[in-house]
Amino acid sequence: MASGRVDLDGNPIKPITICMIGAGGFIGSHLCEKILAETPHKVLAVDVYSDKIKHLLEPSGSGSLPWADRIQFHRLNIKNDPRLEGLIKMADLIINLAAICTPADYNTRPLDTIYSNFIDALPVVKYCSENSKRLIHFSTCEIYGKTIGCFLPKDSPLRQDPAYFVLKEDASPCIFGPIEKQRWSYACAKQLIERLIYAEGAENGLEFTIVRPFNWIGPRMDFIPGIDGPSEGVPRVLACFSNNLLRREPLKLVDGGQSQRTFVYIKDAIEAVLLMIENPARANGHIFNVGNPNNEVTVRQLAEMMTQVYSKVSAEPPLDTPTIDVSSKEFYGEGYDDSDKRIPDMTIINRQLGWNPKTSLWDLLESTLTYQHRTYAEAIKKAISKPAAN
Ligand SMILES: NC(=O)c1ccc[n+]([C@@H]2O[C@H](COP(=O)([O-])OP(=O)(O)OC[C@H]3O[C@@H](n4cnc5c(N)ncnc54)[C@H](O)[C@@H]3O)[C@@H](O)[C@H]2O)c1
Ligand SMILES: O=C(O)[C@H]1O[C@H](OP(=O)(O)OP(=O)(O)OC[C@H]2O[C@@H](n3ccc(=O)[nH]c3=O)[C@H](O)[C@@H]2O)[C@H](O)[C@@H](O)[C@@H]1O
Repeated sequence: MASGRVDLDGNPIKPITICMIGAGGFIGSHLCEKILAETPHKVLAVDVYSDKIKHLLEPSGSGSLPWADRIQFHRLNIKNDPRLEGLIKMADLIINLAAICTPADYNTRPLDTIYSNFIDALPVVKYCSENSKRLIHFSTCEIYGKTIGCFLPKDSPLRQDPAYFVLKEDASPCIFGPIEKQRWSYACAKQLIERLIYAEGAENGLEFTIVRPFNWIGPRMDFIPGIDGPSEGVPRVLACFSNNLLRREPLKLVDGGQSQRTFVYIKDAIEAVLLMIENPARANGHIFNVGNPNNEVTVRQLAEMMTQVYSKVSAEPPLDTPTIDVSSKEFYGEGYDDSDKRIPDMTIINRQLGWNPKTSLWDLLESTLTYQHRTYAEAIKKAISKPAAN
């Protein structure tokens, strides 16, 4: 099927076995889909959950899936399972996605956040280094923290100068708030594991690539509270706003929705990861920003655009009051803080892999909200009508 695949330098690509840890999550599910549909590679999928990749593991009707012999699911918790080392030994490449990565957890479950993002990743790095296995590790754009520009006076013209806000892998500092702002527990743990991986590369020759995703969004991201996740749970912004739209509730703008983000479509971002997988000579030893600098909005603008797009895909008029303001303390609790602005510099990924994002924010929201409406609208209607029926 995939015969004739060549890398960016024209060399044939050999089929490999990939141990993907966290394969059952949002990014993992899209990456598994892509690898199985478009490449000859095998996937050893490791996770505690498999719901998001069920369609890749079990045929919906009779007959078998075309990639049935190229994916195996291993249900295990990497915290405490001796099978992990064996799986790493069986693979040519290890991709580590496993993490707690929802901001609502960083200040309310800081210990779990630090353990998940640092301590639990340690054995993965160690086994890769000891067994000379290549590692692609998922870090985060949160590693940059706040921009230098946000510390300048509000009216300073330097705030408009990209040198004060564009985030560069090899030049920007990591600027976190004080320890009592436990929001930064995640970024700090991710930073330390990046430094450890980098040091393993420098001192012990570990072949690694570090990925810093900038707000990848799309279908299957997180959960809709009360439908496929806890009713009190707080997922990331795409799922929070989708949930509000599906339930015809105003979208909640934390601290006025002034923070800025750049959103990239998951399918664009997955193309970048596949280039890393298949071009080790160009990807090893590098840290890559993966985002879409052209898709910048404030959270308020995101809310307005999602409201418009959802009205189009659901054919329901928007609410008279589509948004409400809420304080971060009320929404996330004590210890929350925020990144002000996140624009990725794309020089390194462009130079090494020739990758560029393609999808506009409007288009990616249209396909994602079409999916959300199709997947959840009926279930939400039922959930809402239940108490009245009882
Ligand atoms: N989605 C984004 O835009 C984004 C942005 C920045 C960084 N990241 C990073 O990318 C990675 C994947 O993110 P995602 O959005 O797919 O998150 P996700 O929560 O959907 O996926 C993570 C998966 O890891 C699994 N996992 C967690 N701990 C585990 C353990 N101890 N043992 C086995 N499995 C475990 C979870 O069950 C989950 O399926 C994370 O490391 C995250 O920090 C994602
Ligand atoms: O996706 C990323 O690149 C990284 O950033 C995210 O952090 P953040 O962007 O702050 O998380 P979101 O939950 O997506 O929130 C985005 C913004 O929307 C705001 N928000 C969120 C939810 C909501 O209902 N209303 C609202 O105004 C938040 O306060 C924040 O300013 C998460 O930390 C990680 O998944 C990841 O590492």
